[in-house]
Amino acid sequence: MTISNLFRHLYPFVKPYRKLLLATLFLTAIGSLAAQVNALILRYTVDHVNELLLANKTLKDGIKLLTFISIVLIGKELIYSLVQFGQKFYGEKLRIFISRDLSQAIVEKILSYRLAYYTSTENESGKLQTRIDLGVSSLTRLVQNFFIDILPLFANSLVALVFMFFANFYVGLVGLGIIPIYFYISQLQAKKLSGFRRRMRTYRENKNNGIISLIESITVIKSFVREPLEAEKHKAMQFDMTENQMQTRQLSFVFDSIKSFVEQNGVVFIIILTAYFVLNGTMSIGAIMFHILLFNNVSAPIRQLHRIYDEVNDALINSEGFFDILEADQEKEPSGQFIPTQLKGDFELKNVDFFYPNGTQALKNVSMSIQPNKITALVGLSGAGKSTLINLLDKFYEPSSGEIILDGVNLNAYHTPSLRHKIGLVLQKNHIFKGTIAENIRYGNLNASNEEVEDAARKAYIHEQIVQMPQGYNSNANLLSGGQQQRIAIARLFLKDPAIIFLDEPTANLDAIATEQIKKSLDAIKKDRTVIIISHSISQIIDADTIIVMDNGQVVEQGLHEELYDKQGTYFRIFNAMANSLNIEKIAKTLN
Ligand SMILES: Nc1ncnc2c1ncn2[C@@H]1O[C@H](COP(=O)(O)OP(=O)(O)OP(=O)(O)O)[C@@H](O)[C@H]1O
Repeated sequence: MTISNLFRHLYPFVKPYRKLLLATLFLTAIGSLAAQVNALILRYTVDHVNELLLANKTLKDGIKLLTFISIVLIGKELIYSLVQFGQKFYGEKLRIFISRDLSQAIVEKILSYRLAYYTSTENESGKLQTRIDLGVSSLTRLVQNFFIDILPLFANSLVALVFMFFANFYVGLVGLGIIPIYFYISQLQAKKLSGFRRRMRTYRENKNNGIISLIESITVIKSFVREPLEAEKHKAMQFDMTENQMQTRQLSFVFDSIKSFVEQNGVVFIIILTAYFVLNGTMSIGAIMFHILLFNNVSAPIRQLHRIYDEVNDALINSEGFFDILEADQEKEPSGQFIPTQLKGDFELKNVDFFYPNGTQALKNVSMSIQPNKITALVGLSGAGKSTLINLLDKFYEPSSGEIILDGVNLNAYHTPSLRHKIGLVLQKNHIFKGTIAENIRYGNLNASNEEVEDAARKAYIHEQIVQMPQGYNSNANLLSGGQQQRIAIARLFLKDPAIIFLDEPTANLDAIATEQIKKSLDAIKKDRTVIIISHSISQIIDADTIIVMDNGQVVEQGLHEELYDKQGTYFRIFNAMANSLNIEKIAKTLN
């Protein structure tokens, strides 16, 4: 990313605050003029005191001069303080507003991206979070520094340079001459450092991601006593990071010394040049102080140049990752225009192939029909492609080739949010949001009354357990057990009341009694709806109107339980294995 590119990307965020910007620029102009007053007054003072001394005047004669100088300096300081306050306040206001807008914009943007965006290894949660945090902080720092530091300093520098040229052409040339040398060195420094900084960003992303994954996997780590291994992995990364940091600092110190040397040479030049002009009578003695102060005004921002380069460079590098996320319009969830008034759930898949973004082919030439208002069970061994199929039917992913037709209309033509409003999805492990139980159930229908929430909980057989908790429906939902959380997800489904239901092993986490209860409530909700259920539970499979058997991404059998069993193919093998694992003989004996 180049600087002009950065400003182009940032402009839409600054645009709403144009007035604030103009006010800051106006104050900057006044501030930079006021900043030169000290140099002018110093020359005036030295020259006039010198005159008084030469004329053998007493202190009494100098009182008028001193009063005048004091009034001017105090007056200038007063104006300067007000200007600085205004500049800092407006600059800060701009920073806070832009930071808020950037953060809000990126959240709204990532919410609009398709699922594949989140499942890509490039965008693991820790990495995304670091890129967003670093992007927002360095961009807002840039905006703030630009208006509080960079702009006023450079305006001062420019005005001081003009004053230097007015004072003497050669003195002006020295002031001007230092600028390109400094720019060149700072640019070289920035260029050399950019590789280190980029690597630093990757280290930070990996570190954040590593810590998040450590916390998520803590139970497994502890149960296998892998703490030393994990600590060692972290240490290796930490050492690489330190090495990179040390090299960055070393390089910075070398460049800082070079720049300091150049600047001091400039001061020496100014002193020698002005002393020469004073001695040959072209300038008054006050000019020495005057020129040194002006040169100081020119070189002060240049002294900060490497810092400013660093900030800009940080912003350039970090904003790359940030704007990549913000402007990944190709990742936007695809949506058509068709808004269905009612859905039946008549799915027709024609030669569907599907590859995940990492290249894994999960579905191979799948063709099938799913009958509306019927229950279809998807059966197959682990990795057969069952969940992938549901992902495609819910439009989380698009087929790589082939077509999916729903109620006679290509799924791609559907308006995605409207379609999802009519589809309910219960997964094996459902997400519970931070918040109360009531809030989590109400996620299914934000307008549901308390009675409706309770009714849904009753249907999901969780109401009794909720009311027994000390804070009832206001209890923290994260405290619920896995099986209870599953029933919260089913209660959400009751509130949503969708026409089509996808159930991906909905009872996998439940105990036998809960499974039995949920089965009853699922039976109730299944009525007159299209239901697709993935299950490893015999009872749920044989209850289905149609069974579709998948193997290695392909549909291998389809039909009724008895038909499929008689075929003695894949279904027969899976069913027998399931039945054997139940140890039916012993169960039958016990029940007898
Ligand atoms: N996000 C993903 N990225 C890449 N490959 C994936 C992704 N999700 C699943 N796969 C792969 O796609 C194939 C099908 O997986 P899928 O989850 O659809 O199987 P499944 O039949 O639902 O299995 P299970 O019964 O174990 O849930 C597997 O080989 C799996 O490794």
